[in-house]
Amino acid sequence: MHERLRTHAESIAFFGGGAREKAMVESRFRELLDHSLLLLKKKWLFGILDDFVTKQLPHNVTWGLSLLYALEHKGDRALVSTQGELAHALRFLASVVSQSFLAFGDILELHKKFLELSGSINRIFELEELLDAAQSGDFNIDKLTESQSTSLYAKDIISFANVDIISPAQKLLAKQLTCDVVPGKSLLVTGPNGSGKSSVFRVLRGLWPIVTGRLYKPIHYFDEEAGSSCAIFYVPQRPYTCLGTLRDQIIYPLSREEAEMRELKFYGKDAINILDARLKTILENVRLNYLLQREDGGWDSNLNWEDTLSLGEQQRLGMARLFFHKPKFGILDECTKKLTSYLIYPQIFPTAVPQVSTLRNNFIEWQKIWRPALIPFHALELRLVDGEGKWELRSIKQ
Ligand SMILES: Nc1ncnc2c1ncn2[C@@H]1O[C@H](COP(=O)(O)OP(=O)(O)OP(=O)(O)O)[C@@H](O)[C@H]1O
Repeated sequence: MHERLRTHAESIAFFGGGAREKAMVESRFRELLDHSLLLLKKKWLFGILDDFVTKQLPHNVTWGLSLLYALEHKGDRALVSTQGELAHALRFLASVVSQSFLAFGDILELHKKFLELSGSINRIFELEELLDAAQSGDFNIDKLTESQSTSLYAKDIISFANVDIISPAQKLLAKQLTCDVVPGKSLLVTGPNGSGKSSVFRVLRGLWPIVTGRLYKPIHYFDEEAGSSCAIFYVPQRPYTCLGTLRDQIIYPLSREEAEMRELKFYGKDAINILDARLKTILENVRLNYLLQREDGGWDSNLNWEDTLSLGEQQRLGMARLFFHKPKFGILDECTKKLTSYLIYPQIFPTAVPQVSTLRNNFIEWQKIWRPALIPFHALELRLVDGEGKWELRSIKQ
């Protein structure tokens, strides 16, 4: 699970799925811990039995046999005592030699165990050191963000004011970027590969610190009418499917309980029954409703979705997530690239597009391939010219 997490770290960070992933990892870890405890208990019982059978029992049997022998030959004392003493002496010698070897073997075994244990302890110390370093690193970034630049709260706008977009390798991708995204005026970000489109997105999400300038964005949002409490929802370039059921894929990063609580808050006590019905409508909107019939178990089918679904299907799931969370601002990082339809918006999201205006949602779309079909859905184009800091902003005439 940690490896999977590392591979998808950026997508998870964009979705804000950290807490959900942590809960999933911890629940799996608890299962592993319970299993290990059971295994240890069984091993312990087996060890006692094993020790008794292999170490104690042979001695007891030998003693028993010697006793029987002595009892049977008690008449002929002189003969028996010589034979008996000889047998006793031989058995004693054999026992001393074998015990000495066994003890020596035990020392070697202990030494091996000690080496294994010290290796594990070393690794735990290394992990602790790394965690400490990572925490102090985070702290530095926080301080940098606080002192040198600011991400400020704004109610109805995403606004970059003279923000330098700089990569961790200190490459300036956009110099003093200044642009506003307001409700009803969607922004299309274009530019060649590597020009920094996703990086604008990383700065907006807070994954990269703002070194200069100011960024205004809504943080808290609650719209009872629209049934939404999500200010900005990011759909990253690389599709991400979490471990869990089909339902979990759409409500991610919420858990089922959290999604039901959310429905309860917005739609009253019948909400729990209508959660699946609402999810079904969303699945129909993104043309994935066949998954419900195809997979045994429907909403509760638990598959490895990353391997089962095509990339295009995974991107559609990303869009389904967006529709479920109904954010005030939707940020789509080329997440419709793999979709087959040319006129993707009207064909795939027939009900969603009108919602864009009624819910006052805004889609900021990052596109490297110029798609004329997307123009009608955007009011502004931000073009990152060369990935060297130059950018242009122009309005798109409908
Ligand atoms: N974590 C990182 N560390 C250092 N440099 C990075 C990092 N992530 C991206 N970059 C660099 O920043 C530049 C901009 O990357 P970005 O992902 O924003 O490009 P893009 O315009 O979205 O590209 P594409 O159209 O191919 O998706 C690239 O040169 C990339 O190599």
